[in-house]
Amino acid sequence: MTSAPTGEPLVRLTGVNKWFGDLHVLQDVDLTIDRGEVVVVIGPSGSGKSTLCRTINRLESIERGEITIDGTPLPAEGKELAALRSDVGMVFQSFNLFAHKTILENVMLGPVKVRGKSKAEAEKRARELLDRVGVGHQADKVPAQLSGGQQQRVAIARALAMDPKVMLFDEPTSALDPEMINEVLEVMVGLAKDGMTMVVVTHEMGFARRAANRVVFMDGGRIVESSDPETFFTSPTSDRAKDFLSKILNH
Ligand SMILES: Nc1ncnc2c1ncn2[C@@H]1O[C@H](COP(=O)(O)OP(=O)(O)OP(=O)(O)O)[C@@H](O)[C@H]1O
Repeated sequence: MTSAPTGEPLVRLTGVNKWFGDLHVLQDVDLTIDRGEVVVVIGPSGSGKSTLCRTINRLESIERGEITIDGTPLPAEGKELAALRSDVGMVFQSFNLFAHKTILENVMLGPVKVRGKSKAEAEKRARELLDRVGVGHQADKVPAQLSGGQQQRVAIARALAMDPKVMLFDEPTSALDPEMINEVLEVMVGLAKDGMTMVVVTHEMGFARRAANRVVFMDGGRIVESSDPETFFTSPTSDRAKDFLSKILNH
């Protein structure tokens, strides 16, 4: 278990609805994430987990409902959105690093361009973060020279360099070879222990047990259960969650 959340709401989704054409992919989603809380989102394929994660920084728009971060509603577009978005760090399955820039440049870019930090300040912080995620010695390489696990750790450092209020992880280990999964999860567990507010979409149930304050189970675009990991894994209440767990835990 990680450090205790504060009980102060940081991210709040109220009555969120989203459609892709006729597909009602998020249905009346209400979710409050407290400062310092680690929420792991699990559920069957296509249940809307990624979409939920992506709506939190408006990578996906919503048709109905409201999302606030630190009490401020997420605007639909423009400079205000860019500012709010930089408070939300996002780590994707596919790393999304700039291929022709060095690791160090990848991590410095956002703080210099978006946060207006000096290059010296950004470099100092970038080096600290790269050391923290265990790739400081690779700073002058380009992404293709690193393993997938190392690239994902750089992606985490890059997001942290923006000093986000909350970090979103959308299946951060799904594209990795099995032997690299743990090195990324360890970095995430460390962040959780340090009190970072995190929303993590993952199929890694071990991470959920170790690091989550709360597990949110989605099915068919709805939040079906929301409880602490111990309760969720030992006594899920819905048939859908029981069915899901029996399938994945038998593998
Ligand atoms: N850009 C899009 N356009 C149309 N449909 C989409 C789009 N993105 C997702 N969908 C559909 O919305 C539904 C929910 O997708 P989402 O990726 O959020 O599910 P998920 O729970 O994260 O699934 P998985 O575990 O497979 O990643 C799926 O049926 C998916 O095919």
